[in-house]
Amino acid sequence: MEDRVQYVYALLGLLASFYFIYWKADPLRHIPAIGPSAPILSYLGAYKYYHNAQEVLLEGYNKYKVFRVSMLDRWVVVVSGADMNEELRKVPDTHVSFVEAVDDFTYMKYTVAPDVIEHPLHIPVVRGQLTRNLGLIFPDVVDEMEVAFPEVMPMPTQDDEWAAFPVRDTMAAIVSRISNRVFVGLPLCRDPKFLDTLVEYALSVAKARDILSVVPGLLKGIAGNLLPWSKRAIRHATAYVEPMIQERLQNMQNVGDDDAKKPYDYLTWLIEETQKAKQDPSLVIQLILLSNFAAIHTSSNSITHSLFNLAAHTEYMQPLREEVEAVIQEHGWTKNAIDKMWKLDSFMRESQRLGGIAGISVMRKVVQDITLSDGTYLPRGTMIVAASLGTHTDEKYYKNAEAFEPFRFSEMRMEGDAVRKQYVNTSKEFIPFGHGKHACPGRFFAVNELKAMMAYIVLHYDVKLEEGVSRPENVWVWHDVAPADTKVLFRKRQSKVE
Ligand code: HEM
Repeated sequence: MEDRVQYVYALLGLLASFYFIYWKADPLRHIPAIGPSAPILSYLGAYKYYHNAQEVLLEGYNKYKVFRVSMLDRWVVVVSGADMNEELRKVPDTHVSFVEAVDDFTYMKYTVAPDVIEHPLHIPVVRGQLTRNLGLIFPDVVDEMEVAFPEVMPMPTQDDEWAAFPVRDTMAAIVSRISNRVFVGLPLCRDPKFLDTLVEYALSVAKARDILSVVPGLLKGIAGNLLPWSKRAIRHATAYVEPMIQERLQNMQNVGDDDAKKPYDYLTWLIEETQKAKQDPSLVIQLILLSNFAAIHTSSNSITHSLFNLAAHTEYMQPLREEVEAVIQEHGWTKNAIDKMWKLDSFMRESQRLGGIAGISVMRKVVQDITLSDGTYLPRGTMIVAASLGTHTDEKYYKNAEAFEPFRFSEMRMEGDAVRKQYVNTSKEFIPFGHGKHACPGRFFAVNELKAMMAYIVLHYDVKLEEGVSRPENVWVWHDVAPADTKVLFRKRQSKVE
């Protein structure tokens, strides 16, 4: 009996030693952790980060220049403040990788599509042709918007009657229509089954990612291959998009080098990009899905923040209407007109500053050891991000930082800072679209589309929150931020600008 007790003590001693050695060997031990840092106990930190990332990130931001937070399968190192954001931006791609960071966070091969990590050919198309041709595609954006709004948000027959719409999903439906008018064109952009496939797909990525994050490393590949959703989405999308690709290829062959006769749209640009990269044209289907994944929820969540702010502060409706109406009267529904809406631009940039899509940004994975300017050593494999929430609510960079001041940026622009304070512009103090070489290339398209949508809303509807409801709190899951699925009341616009 005594022997047995001694064996148990010896075993416990051994386990404690292993535990201690494992802990001491943690290559990130020198970086302060928010929450417990010991092995196993760090899951308590992960639990808190899952439910309360906002508090965890702000605690770290206020205490440290560099800190770490725990997720289920990794530590994430976070840097605080504009100068550190700038430092992170400058680390070259030889030492940090954006694509590997996204892959590590989302397990793209299994959750999004199998070949896009190796061949992210939508990026040059979004950065190049799409952005260069925003003026050219704008009439399509406007046309789709004018059809989609009345269809997705039918108004009561009685003109002064209000109707309640769940803004987040309603905006997702409209953004989906408009974006796909550009991505795949008519009539597919209005096909409810195709649009359903896209919505299901976007939701499934988050679900699949959460499942894989709790599967141990070596089994991730097996579990990933068993997940049905991305395969199903590719199968469904293939049925719609494959015939279009074939038709385009045939058409391209028929017209040969005569550029004037070639269709000039997103699908054609993607096909050309896959041809240049000597990839099979079927890759285009994955790239269409990925483009949707990058565009829809980021954009619809962003406009929802703006709409909540407008419904909670209806006093700003009048100045916005005055601006939009005057600009449209002078320039019509053109990209040029959208660029001239400074107040609206500022309103939406301010909504993005306080809302956004995540409490972190500029995510990178270290692929070659680096040492930050404060001496923090980050070995290969470390995940590093910038603290966007902390930066965006820091009094050092924004006076009255917690307050929603919709025209703070347009006022700065009037005082001479005309370019840097546009919605679309990133800086070390404004990182909702990331910053630097990998800053969102789709932001020019997104801002154009979202401003057009807000301008349309301002001109056509009155909005308000339901009785007794205040501006809904954002919903946090890990560091991801989404607006709540609260309803907002809309009615046909009653008053004209005096
Ligand atoms: C308001 C809407 C949007 C927001 C807030 C947003 C945000 C972001 C962020 C934070 C990043 C990562 C940047 C970094 O870590 O440095 C990113 C990357 C990216 N976004 Fe967006 N995005 C939006 C809309 C779009 C749209 C509409 C498209 C496509 C048309 C798009 C395509 C991309 C792509 C392709 C990347 C990867 C860039 C790269 O690998 O270099 N995004 N976006």
